[in-house]
Amino acid sequence: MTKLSVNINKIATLRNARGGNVPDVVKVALDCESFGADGITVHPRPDERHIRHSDVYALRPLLRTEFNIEGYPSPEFIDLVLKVKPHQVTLVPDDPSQLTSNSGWDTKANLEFLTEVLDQFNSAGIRTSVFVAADSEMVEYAAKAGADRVELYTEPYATNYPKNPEAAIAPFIEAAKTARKLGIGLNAGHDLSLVNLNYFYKNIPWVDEVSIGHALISDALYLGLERTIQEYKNCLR
Ligand SMILES: CC(=O)[C@@H](O)[C@H](O)COP(=O)(O)O
Ligand SMILES: NCC(=O)COP(=O)(O)O
Repeated sequence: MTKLSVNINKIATLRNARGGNVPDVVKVALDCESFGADGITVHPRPDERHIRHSDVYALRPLLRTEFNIEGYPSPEFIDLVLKVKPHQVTLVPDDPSQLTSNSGWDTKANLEFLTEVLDQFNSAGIRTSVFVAADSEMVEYAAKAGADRVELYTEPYATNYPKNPEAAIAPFIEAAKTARKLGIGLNAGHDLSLVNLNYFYKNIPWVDEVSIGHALISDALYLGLERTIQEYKNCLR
């Protein structure tokens, strides 16, 4: 079964626009779980422009499904994750000023750094995932660094899918096969949507988890959150 982890960054963006607590990020996360989400993802960025450290602490004891925290492993991020102990941490190579994630790690060039960071999380019993492009060599070096899983950065797939689905998915199938051969888990995310998710799943049914935020929250404006989550779950069948 492929799990759907709902990324709630955009809920926090909306809340922060007015300074109060509307919408309530914790309530939305719990409702996502009630509506069928298998997990909740957050990506606390250094400027706290959406998810704040206080949100991460508030969510942890209340969530009933898998909690995934994504981010660049700065000392502050590492400290947060080790204190909160989510089910999974996903390392993303974003610099602080970045608008959104736009690449995976160069796991070969960063092998030593990633090995040291992953070791801390692995020792704390937190499942680890490393955000990588659909490139078998990057998957191999993520495994060498000690990652339990890789998360394939799917923005190029999402961009190319409307023009040529077969060509768009091809490098992802290769990278996914490499992960399977190495015996590590497989996640995927970024710009997955109701348009492109089912084709991704049908071609790579062994994907363990997809994390989806931007498109899912946008769809919820039209369909409502409950129906939207059900529609995304239907794409994973
Ligand atoms: C790693 C990844 O692809 C997502 O976390 C994505 O970057 C969402 O972050 P924003 O919501 O800040 O764009
Ligand atoms: N890891 C990807 C994620 O959490 C959500 O990315 P997006 O759906 O907001 O592009």
